[in-house]
Amino acid sequence: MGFVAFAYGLLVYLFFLATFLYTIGFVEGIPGIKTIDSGLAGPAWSAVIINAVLLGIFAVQHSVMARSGFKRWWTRYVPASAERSTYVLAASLAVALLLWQWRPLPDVVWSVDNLAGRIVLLSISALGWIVLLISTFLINHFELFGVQQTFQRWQGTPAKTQTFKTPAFYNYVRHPLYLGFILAFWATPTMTQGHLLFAVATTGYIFVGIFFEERDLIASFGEEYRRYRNRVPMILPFWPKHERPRPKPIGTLRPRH
Ligand SMILES: C[S@@+](CC[C@H](N)C(=O)[O-])C[C@H]1O[C@@H](n2cnc3c(N)ncnc32)[C@H](O)[C@@H]1O
Repeated sequence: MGFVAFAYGLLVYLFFLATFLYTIGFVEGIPGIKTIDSGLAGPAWSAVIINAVLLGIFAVQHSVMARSGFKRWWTRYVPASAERSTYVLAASLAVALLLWQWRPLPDVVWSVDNLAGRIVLLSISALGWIVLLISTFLINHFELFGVQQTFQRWQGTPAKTQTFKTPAFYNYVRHPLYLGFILAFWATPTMTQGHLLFAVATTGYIFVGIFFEERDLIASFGEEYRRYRNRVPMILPFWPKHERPRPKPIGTLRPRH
C-alpha cells in the first residue's frame, strides 16, 4: 500500500508539472499551443460568463479544500498521507479545465510596441515565474505538492508537521510565491480584455487566499506568525508593514492622599 501511495503522489506531481508548464505557455502566449488569446472569438458576454465560471471553479476548489476544517473531515475518507496529493490533483484538474475551455476576448486594452518596453515587460513576467518556483523550494517544494508525504508513508517514517520558515524572499515579503504570480500575470506587452479578466480575477483571489492562509498560519504558529506579520510586508517589498495599534501604556498609579 505504501508503494501505491507513493506512485499516486508521483503521478499527481507529474500531472501538476504538466499543467503548470502549460499554464506558463498559456499566459505568455507561446505559439503553437492554446493560449489566453488564441481561438475564435464568440460573443463577449458568453466568453465572460464561461471564463468567470472556470475561474470560480478553481477558486472554490482551492478555498474549500485548503481549509483545516475540511481537511479534518475528508481525512476520515482519504488517507492522511495522500491528502495533499489529492488536493493537488483536484487543483490541477481545475486548471486543466480552465486551460482547455478558456474563451478569448481579443480586444486590446494596452499594447507596448517599443522593443525595449516589450523586453522589459516579458523579463518581469519571466522573473515572476522564477520567483514563484524558487519560493516553492524555499518552503518545501515536494511537501507543497504532496510527494514527500506519500514517500514518508512508503518508508514508514512518521509524517513531519508543517514548520514555519522565513528564508530569503520571505524576509522581504510574506507571500513571494503569490507576488510571482502577480508579476507573471500582469507584466505583458499586449494586454487583451481576456488577459485582463484573468489577471484581475486571479489577483483578487490571491488576496482572499492570503486572508484565509494567514488566519490558518496564526492558528498554527500563533505569536510567532503575528510578530512576522508586524515585521514583514505582505506582498510588496518596502511597503508599510501590517502594524497593529499598540495599546496605550497604562499610567502609573499614584497613591491617593
Ligand atoms: C501555495 S503556498 C504559498 C506560500 C506563501 N503564501 C507565498 O506566497 O509564498 C501555501 C502554503 O504555504 C504555507 N506557508 C505560507 N507561508 C509559510 C511560511 N512562512 N512558512 C511555512 N509555510 C508557509 C501555507 O500554510 C500553505 O500551506
